[in-house]
Amino acid sequence: MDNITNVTVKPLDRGGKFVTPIRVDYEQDGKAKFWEAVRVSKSVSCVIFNVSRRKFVCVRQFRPAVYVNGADGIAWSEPDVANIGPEISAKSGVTWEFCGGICDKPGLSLEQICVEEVLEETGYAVKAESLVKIGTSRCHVGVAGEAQTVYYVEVTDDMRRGPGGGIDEEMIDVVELGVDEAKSMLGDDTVVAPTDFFWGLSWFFLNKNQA
Ligand SMILES: O=c1ccn([C@@H]2O[C@H](COP(=O)(O)OP(=O)(O)O[C@H]3O[C@H](CO)[C@@H](O)[C@H](O)[C@H]3O)[C@@H](O)[C@H]2O)c(=O)[nH]1
Repeated sequence: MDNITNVTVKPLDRGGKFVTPIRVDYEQDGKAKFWEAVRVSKSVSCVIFNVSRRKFVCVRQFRPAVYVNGADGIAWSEPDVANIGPEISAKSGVTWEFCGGICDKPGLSLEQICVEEVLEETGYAVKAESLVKIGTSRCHVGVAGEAQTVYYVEVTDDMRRGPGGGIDEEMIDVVELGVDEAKSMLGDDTVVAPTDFFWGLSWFFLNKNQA
């Protein structure tokens, strides 16, 4: 999963398949301003807790954006040209996440999309009715501001239909995480994870497991 080679970065002048760079011009109190942003799809994610073994079901994957934006030691010779050598370990771009995905399937509810993502990425068959909504937050508010709705679901071993791992060319590792280990990850800034991962864990410890 982390065998990454020949990395180059170049500016994306026009909209791509997944993000569209935009410039917003507006007036605030009559003063002309602008904001550079990207237009992206909203998304869902799902905290999965296996009650058979009291483990969270997490996913780990290489995230190119995390890699190029977050790794120490990358030399940016221009704002948009990165010189990334083999000394920058691909592991620095491998995240801890709860499974989820972008809402790019017309006609499906957020809950239906979540059910599909859980099956594709982790192999667990869950029902939309068993999803508990934790809430909706806005992501990357200085750059995108898209909505992400986060759910919680409990599963048992016998609900597993396959290994998961994603579809098409996705390379996703399914990893179980113990409750104590998860708790120790809160506030640990060596853990590379998105906001909904920490939010989901915090919600769990506040609402499901206060020990
Ligand atoms: O530039 C891109 C973007 C996406 N993909 C592919 O499209 C898939 C999209 O997968 P999906 O599972 O729908 O979304 P995620 O990559 O998991 O990420 C979305 O869902 C997450 C919730 O789990 C949010 O945190 C992210 O912001 C949001 O982009 C990826 O895995 C890739 O296979 C690309 O190849 N290139």
